[in-house]
Amino acid sequence: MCSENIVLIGFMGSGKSSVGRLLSKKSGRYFLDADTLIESAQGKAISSIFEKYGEEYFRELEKESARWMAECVKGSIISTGGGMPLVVERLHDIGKVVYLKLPFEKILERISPEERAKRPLFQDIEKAKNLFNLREKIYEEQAQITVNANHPLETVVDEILLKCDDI
Ligand SMILES: Nc1ncnc2c1ncn2[C@@H]1O[C@H](COP(=O)(O)OP(=O)(O)O)[C@@H](O)[C@H]1O
Ligand SMILES: O=C(O)C1=C[C@@H](OP(=O)(O)O)[C@@H](O)[C@H](O)C1
Repeated sequence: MCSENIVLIGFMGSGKSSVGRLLSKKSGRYFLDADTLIESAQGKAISSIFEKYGEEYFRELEKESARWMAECVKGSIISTGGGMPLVVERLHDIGKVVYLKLPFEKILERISPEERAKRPLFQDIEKAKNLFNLREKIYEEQAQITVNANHPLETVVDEILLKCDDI
């Protein structure tokens, strides 16, 4: 089996965790969610980390998790937080970078109030839309493969499997 990781990037709600789980099942690789790694290491939910220590502190934890993954994780599916491509310059050091591209309007349809409550940077929709506009270019720059995430989960996963012919 190829040892390169698959690194899923994209805005909050684009489907990174859902796609990662199904891709893991279909490819027989393990799945790591960077947000969950941070939450378990800190013993706190992301929203509590933001509330208690602030965003800058969270970004440092993200950078640290990225360094660890680049050094220690092989052959896995990794889902990143939506802001990781901004603070980790070379995500390619971790693995093949796959961008889940979805228009903001579709993201809004997918994100329920409960999903929004878990995401400190999605409390205000106008601010989230501005973040989305600022970040799209960065996702494009970091991506080696872009997939249209505006399809059923199975289709998105099959497109990744097709485009990453080494998994
Ligand atoms: N392809 C899809 N079609 C429809 N709903 C989806 C799809 N992918 C994810 N979702 C739903 O969208 C929401 C956000 O997905 P999630 O995987 O948590 O996104 P992310 O990890 O990028 O923040 C969840 O409710 C999930 O069930
Ligand atoms: O876009 C962001 O800056 C963030 C996205 C979140 O992850 P998801 O993309 O999985 O929602 C999480 O890392 C944190 O709330 C910050």
